[in-house]
Parts: sequence; C-alpha cells; structure tokens
Amino acid sequence: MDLIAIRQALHSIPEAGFAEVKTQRYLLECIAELPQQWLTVTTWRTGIIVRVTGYGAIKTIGWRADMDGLPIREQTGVTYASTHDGFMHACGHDCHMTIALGLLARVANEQPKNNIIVYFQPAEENPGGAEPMLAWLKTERPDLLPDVMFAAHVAPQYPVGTIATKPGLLFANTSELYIDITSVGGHAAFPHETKDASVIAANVLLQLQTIVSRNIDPLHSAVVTIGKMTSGTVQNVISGAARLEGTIRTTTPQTMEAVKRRIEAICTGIAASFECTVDVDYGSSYYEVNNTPHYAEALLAFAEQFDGTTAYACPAAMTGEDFGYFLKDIPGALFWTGANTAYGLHHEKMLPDEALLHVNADFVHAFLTSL
Ligand SMILES: CC(=O)N[C@@H](CCC[C@H](N)C(=O)O)C(=O)O
Repeated sequence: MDLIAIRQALHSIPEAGFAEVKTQRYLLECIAELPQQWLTVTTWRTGIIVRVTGYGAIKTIGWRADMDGLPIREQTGVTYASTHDGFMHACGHDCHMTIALGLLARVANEQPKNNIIVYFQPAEENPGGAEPMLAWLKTERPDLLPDVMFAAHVAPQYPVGTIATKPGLLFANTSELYIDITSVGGHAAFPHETKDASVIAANVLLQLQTIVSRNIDPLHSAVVTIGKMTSGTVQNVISGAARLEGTIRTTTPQTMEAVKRRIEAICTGIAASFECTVDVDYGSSYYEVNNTPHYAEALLAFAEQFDGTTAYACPAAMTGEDFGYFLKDIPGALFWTGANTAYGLHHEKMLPDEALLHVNADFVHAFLTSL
C-alpha cells in the first residue's frame, strides 16, 4: 500500500463534516483492495467501521481516524493541493486516515491475536461525529464497541517520530460561540437615530475579555476567543446587525458552565444598556480528552523503546477533540505525533512531513498488537 500516494489523494479532496462522500468512497476502494478474510466493513453515515477478527481474541482494540477538512483556502502550492475550492485538510486528518489504512493493511495481511476495529469518523471539526457515532454503536451495534481505544493527532511542532501524550487531561472541553446582535442601522450622518451594531459588538468583545481575567480562578484555565466578527455593509451606513463567532476552552466542565453563565450575563447587560437584541448560541461542544493513565503511560513506554519513535511526556493543550467522547466511556488514550512543519494546525500552509505516515503505521500496528 503506497501510503504517500493515498495521503496525497485524500489531501486533494477535503470535505466538510458529514459531507465526506468522496473521502468515504475513496477509503472504501482502498479497503476493498486488502485481503478480506478477517475484515468486516460497516458504514455509518459518511463514516466507515472496519472490524478485523483476531485469531485468539480476548479483547477488542479500537483505533479512530477523523475524516473531515476545514473551510480554509489552501496556500501550500503542492501539486496535490485541494481541488475543493475553499476547503483544506489543514488539521492533518488526511494523515490520520492514511495511518489508519496503513494499520489495516498490516492486520489484513497478518491476522492479529485480538480483534482490532478501525473507526473512520466523520465531522471532528464540526459539528462533531464522535458523540453520535458512539451513541449509534451503543444502541445499534454494541458488537462493534471496543474494550480500549486509541487515536493520534499530528503535531506540527514536533519532529517526525515524536509520540507525545500524558496521563489524564490532554485536551480541553470546548464549545463554539456565536453571538448575534440585532439593533437599528441608519445613515452615517445621523448616529442619534441608530443603535450602532458595530459599537455594540466592540463592547461585547471587550467585556468578554474580562471573563478569563476577572471571573475564572487563575488555577482553573479557560480561553475565550472570538475568531470572526462581522458587521455592516458599507462605509457610510451605520450597521444594524453584527455577529461574533468564537470558541470557549476550559480544563473542566464546571469551568465551562461558569464561563457560559458570564457570557449570558454580559450579553443580557449589553442588550439592556444598548437597547438591542443579543442572542447567544453555543453550536457544538466537545468533552475533554482525558487519557486513561495506564494507557498513556503504556504508549510512552512503548514509544521509548520502539525503533523510529521518541516518547515525550507533554503538557496538556487547550485544543479540542471529540475523541474525548469515546474516552469518557471507553478506556484508552490519544497522542500527538510529530509532523515537523513550520505552520501550525489550521494554517493555510500547514504541510505535515510525509515521513510520519510509515513511522506511525508501523508504531500503531506494533503498539496495538502488543496489548
Ligand atoms: C485539534 C484541533 O485543532 N481541534 C479543533 C476542534 C474544534 C472544536 C470546535 N469546532 C470549536 O471550534 O470549538 C480545535 O479548534 O481545537
């Protein structure tokens, strides 16, 4: 299996969450080329679940790869760049899927002792595929639930071969944040007849900054980021509508609730003082990634002695990952894997070093079959 060609093919067709139609078709074609004796393939929405029956199974081990791209216009300049205008695999999910195929190729050719299930999961970025996939597995296909489960995420800042993780909290609780302001627009020369949505949005933005600095215990970390703010239509018209779009990150679910209470209080106050409507919507939210200590330690110990990898006991990060929903119910761990690229996740030039594909397929195969 040519993992580099596969990753480049996947890279060229990034699709939005639950719209991974071409991606699913391509993955199914790749899976169909493998020896099928001990494989069972099931689809769920745009996802795929491949069960590999072990020759003497005493447990079932899960491996999850996410599938969706991001609404980012790619600027890498590579020959295999995205052919879907305005969409890009800027979070490494093309690599995650390729590593999963590399794992499947290895266990399809050499039957493992334990059962292995590979989950190609849609919609990690938005709106979240792990929670509904897990709910479906529990109600419809409990036979496809694993006893233990793992996943990896590319890490631009680490050299290829770095396996970085930690016991306990690795990634944050997240919630998207959408705030819509509806007020009264009008002629730029008659501000007294309007309620300027741009000025109101600016006030919301500044007051949101007080939540982390003044409402949250400094020992309980939180992030409130507004990544996008839109208001108005033209230079000489006062805006009557504005929208703020952002994300909240916290290290506990309780802190998430505290941040949300403050956002609502601020928005209620702004609506009263500026005589406008302020609507808050939280979009999708992800549960923290909380690694089972035993399995995070086992991953680090294995990476330390495996040829081609280096273990790094890393700190937690405020990134989010809906794999946290799996780990809420199923023991296991997620790890960062070095991708050695100058640009960070979600950057239009983010381009992982392809050397990570074979290193990780080998590492993941060796680790999972060692359990
Ligand atoms: C690893 C990574 O970058 N994950 C994303 C997850 C997005 C969660 C959600 N859509 C949000 O924006 O809150 C991240 O941005 O951390």
